[in-house]
Formats: sequence, C-alpha cells, structure tokens
Amino acid sequence: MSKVTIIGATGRLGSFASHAISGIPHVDEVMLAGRPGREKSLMALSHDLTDSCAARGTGTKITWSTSPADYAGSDVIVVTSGVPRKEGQDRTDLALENARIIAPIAEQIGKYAPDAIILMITNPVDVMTAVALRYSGMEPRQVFGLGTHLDSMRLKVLIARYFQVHVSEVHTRIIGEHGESMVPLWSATTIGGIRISNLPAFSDLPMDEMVDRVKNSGSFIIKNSGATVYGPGDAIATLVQTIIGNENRILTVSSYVRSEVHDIGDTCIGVPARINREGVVPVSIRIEDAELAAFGASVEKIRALTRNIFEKMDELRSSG
Ligand SMILES: NC(=O)C1=CN([C@@H]2O[C@H](COP(=O)(O)OP(=O)(O)OC[C@H]3O[C@@H](n4cnc5c(N)ncnc54)[C@H](O)[C@@H]3O)[C@@H](O)[C@H]2O)C=CC1
Ligand SMILES: O=C([O-])CC(=O)C(=O)O
Repeated sequence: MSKVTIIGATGRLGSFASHAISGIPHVDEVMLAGRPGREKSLMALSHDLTDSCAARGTGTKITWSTSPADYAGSDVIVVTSGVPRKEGQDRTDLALENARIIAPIAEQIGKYAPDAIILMITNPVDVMTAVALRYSGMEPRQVFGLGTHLDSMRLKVLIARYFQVHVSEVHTRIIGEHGESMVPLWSATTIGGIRISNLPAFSDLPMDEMVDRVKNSGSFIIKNSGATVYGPGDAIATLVQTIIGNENRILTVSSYVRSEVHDIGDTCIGVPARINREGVVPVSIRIEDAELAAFGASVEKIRALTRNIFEKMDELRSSG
C-alpha cells in the first residue's frame, strides 16, 4: 500500500501533479491536502480526479484533508504550497514569503509523518528544501527538492532536437541552483553513449543559447500562459514513481550536499543523487575545472541566501 500526499493540491501545479501521480502504478491513495477554508475546492478536485481514475481504469483512491494529522501514513509528501513568481520576478524574490509558509508545514510533517519522504517544489526550491529539512527535523535522505531535474530535462530535449535523435539517446545534467547560476555538465553529456565532445557537430553546438533557453524557460511560460504546470507536474510524477518503485535511478535533484562534489557543500542544491524508497543520497562525483568553479559559485549563492533566510526566520520567531 502506498500513499502520496500533495500539500498545495488546489494550486495550478498541485492539481496537475495530483493527476499525474494518481496514474503511477502501486500508488494506492493520493491525498489532496490544503488549508482550512479550502474544503469545497479540495472535495471538488477529489471528485474530478476520482472520475479521471475511473476513465483511465485505475483503482487509485483519492482522499482529501485540511488536517495535518492526516499526513500520517504517507510514503511521499509533495509540497507545492506557496506563492509563484510573477512576470519580472526572480525565484529568489519569493524566499522569505515562502519560507514563512513552508516552515510550519514542515513542522507538521515532522510531527505527523516523520517516516515519509518530502519532495519540495515551492520556489526558490533549493532554499525551500533547506527550510523543509530544518523545520521538519527529518534526516537529509528524507528531504529533497525538484532542483535541476526539470532543467536537465529541458536541456535534454534541446540537445535531442539539435542532433535529430530520440530523447532517450541523450543523457545530460544541469547541477547547482534551479535558477540563474545553474551549471550544465557538458562533461557528463552523452548521445547514444558517446561523449558529446567526441561528436563532430559539437564544435558548432550553440551551447550558450541552449542554456539561456533553459534558464528562461520558466519565465517565458509564466509570461505567456501564467504558470508552468505540465513540465514540473510530470517531472514530479517521475520522482514519485522512482521512490515508490524503489528504482534506484540517479536524477539531478536538490539534496543536502556535504562533500560529494569536490568537498563543496553544506547546502541543499541540485546534484546527481540516487533515489529509492529509502530516500535520496547524493552521488560523489568529479567534474571539470570550469564546471567546478561555476558550481562553487552557485553553492555560495544558495548557501548565503539560505543562511540569510534562516536568520530572518529566527528573528521573526523570536519577536513572536
Ligand atoms: N521547482 C519548480 O520547478 C517549480 C516550482 N513551482 C513553485 O510551486 C509553487 C506553486 O506554484 P503554483 O501551483 O503555480 O501556484 P498557485 O498559486 O496556483 O498555488 C499555490 C498553492 O499554495 C497554496 N498557498 C498559498 N499561500 C499559502 C499559505 N499562506 N499557506 C498555505 N498554502 C498556501 C494555495 O492554496 C495553492 O494551493 C510556487 O512557489 C512556484 O514557484 C512551480 C513550478 C515549477
Ligand atoms: O519558473 C518558475 O517560476 C517555475 C519553475 O521553477 C520552473 O518552471 O522552472
């Protein structure tokens, strides 16, 4: 029996992610969670998703709750609660506002579902993963964020199109911040198992344009359609399936890094990590000098922002 809870389920991303998760094999229950006052919306969504499961012929049970006590028994808890950015904003602009929303949610998860695995989505996702880790009191392996998994998928599609190959032939990773300082690992990019730099077309590859397109993907979609929904929603479902199916895949997610990448760490940031039912553990890697310098800068940026948010949260709490 597997139960997956989505906190923030009435939101644009939360509702589509709930739909995607309800189709994962061996997910028996999807619980839609939200704040008191959202009962009608949660109930209506649960009816709609139940109809969807009936139409797809799946037996997934859809439940809903506004009580954190009902987080109990969850194997995975996906958190999408919080404010999304508006056109012109950077994800980091949301840090304090969303930390104030995520901290109490994380405390309730730590209280009622201390054995669950938390998948953090709320932006800025690296900082919110650290907030969830701190306030849930859970172990680092139990708390991770969507990180640069979606960015890696966005880059993968661009590379596949350029080389006119099926996406499954491309392996690539973006590490670091889910944001401006993200770092593409061209040294870890292969096509059909061949390192990309060994292919003749590599010298003409518009690498900077491709990375800019990935960096601007979220803001482009938000500007023109209001929110990113299907890309992150299906990426969330992939991660949930990897946990529930105990798949041991290595995906690039925001995880607490100690020393796995050239001893740089003490922050939550996007790195390759092994994911299974026990949770998420970063994989030790060595990368090229230029990539390392960029990753170091990205870690410093996120570590400084995270510390700043922790200090502000401490001040807010001590002033009542
Ligand atoms: N990491 C990633 O790749 C992605 C992250 N996101 C992030 O996910 C979050 C949600 O995005 P959307 O679903 O588009 O937003 P939305 O506005 O449609 O939904 C927000 C959800 O949060 C809840 N919420 C808002 N304020 C709250 C509060 N004070 N306490 C408790 N719950 C509250 C709302 O009830 C709603 O369920 C944003 O922070 C967004 O930036 C979105 C897409 C991709
Ligand atoms: O861009 C945003 O704010 C939402 C997000 O993180 C993404 O889709 O990459």
